[in-house]
Amino acid sequence: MNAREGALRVLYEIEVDKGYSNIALGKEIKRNNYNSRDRGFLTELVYGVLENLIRLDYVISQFSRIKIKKIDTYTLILLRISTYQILFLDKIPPSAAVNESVNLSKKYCKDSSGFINGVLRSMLRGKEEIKLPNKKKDFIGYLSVTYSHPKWMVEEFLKSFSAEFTEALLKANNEKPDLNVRVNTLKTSVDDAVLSLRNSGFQVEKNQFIEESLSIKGDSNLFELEALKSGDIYIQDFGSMLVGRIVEPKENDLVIDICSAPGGKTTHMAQLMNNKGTIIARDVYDHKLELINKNAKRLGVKIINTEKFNGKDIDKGLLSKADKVLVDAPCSGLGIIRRKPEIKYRKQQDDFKHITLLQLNILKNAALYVKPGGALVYSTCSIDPRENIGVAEKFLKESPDYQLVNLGEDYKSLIPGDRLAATIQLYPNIHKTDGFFIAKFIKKT
Ligand SMILES: C[S@@+](CC[C@H](N)C(=O)[O-])C[C@H]1O[C@@H](n2cnc3c(N)ncnc32)[C@H](O)[C@@H]1O
Repeated sequence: MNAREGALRVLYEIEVDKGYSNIALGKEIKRNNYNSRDRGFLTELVYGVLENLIRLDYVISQFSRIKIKKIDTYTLILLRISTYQILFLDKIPPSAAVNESVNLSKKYCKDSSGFINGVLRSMLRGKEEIKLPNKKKDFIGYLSVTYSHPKWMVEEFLKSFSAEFTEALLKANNEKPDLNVRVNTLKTSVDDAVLSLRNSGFQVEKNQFIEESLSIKGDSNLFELEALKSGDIYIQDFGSMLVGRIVEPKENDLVIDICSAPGGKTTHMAQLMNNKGTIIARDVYDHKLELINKNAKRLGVKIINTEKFNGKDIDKGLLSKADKVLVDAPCSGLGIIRRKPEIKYRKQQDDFKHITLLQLNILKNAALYVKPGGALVYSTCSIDPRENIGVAEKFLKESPDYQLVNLGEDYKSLIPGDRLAATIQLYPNIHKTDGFFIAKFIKKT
């Protein structure tokens, strides 16, 4: 299987079956034995096309006599793959970028070969004349096309952030994220994990704020890595680890994780508890609970009880019982666009009303399980203030028995950047992490 054909199949799955990029790509890499160069090129093509989709379609439409919406899926994806190479990959000879798509079209959409060839050849001839929307006259159109975010999303960001911040954010959303792993200290030490990763060909950097967090670089196949298979490490972003650290679970605590699958934060908390105490890990989907069990087994975590339970319901048996409760709420995911660029094209402007109501509902129910003096943590992987500070403020207003913890003050040794705020908001353009929001509340005694 060559990388371009692999990219076509992965992008087709994402487009038609609404698959997630990381899962579809992981499956393709596992199924076919790519060498390290092809694996790198396949990944580059898949993420490059997804990150730049609006811009690619904008350019294709300038050379196609057929409207984008009318082009069949395989044909359009082949055009996008070639256009990405022509516009963004200097090292690929333009003739290869065109010919490979024309060849693949003979297998996947044979009536389109002439059309693909024609569009791409005229693109090669007219490439220098391609113009983006004018930044001064049409700022929103310019941002939308240049950084491939839908217009409504750009408009929403501009309501919350300055023009300069918004542009930096959109740009950062298209950058390659660092690969971060958590060292599972239930199985190994940080130093041993660093050594083992270096021996496997990775460059490793320790994180100055959270000791179990490592940032790694390299072209070895991570999925084949022994340390990952054996549970010595777990792939997790710094922002996500910060949540577990701020919950601050202790040995023998009873912790309830209301929205816990696939268990990144649950298993981190178990590690912080030295595998002593109990974590009730809930979610609404059976198949997702299975992922938590699998992860816990691999990581050697023994204190997690998974339960299917809807956070919209109230469990009378647990009222005021828990030392710590975590609500890592379902959210728009606008903070993890770097990892899942398809999120940009799947969200709708009117999703936010429904999602913020759900978040508040789950948070208020979760608050009932905390014992006096116990802690409630609310987190999202979003940068939208409505889902974050908006929900936290509404919760506080309606919950006089809770007070907000000043995270900037109490956890400053863990937090990069500006530490003044009571709640934490991480941004990809500022902190070079996923966009995460964290608020912590204490139940008054
Ligand atoms: C952000 S993810 C959680 C990630 C997880 N905490 C981790 O660190 O691996 C949100 C989870 O909430 C779950 N969820 C969605 N609606 C829910 C509800 N009404 N009650 C409980 N869980 C829900 C989703 O299935 C999803 O697994």
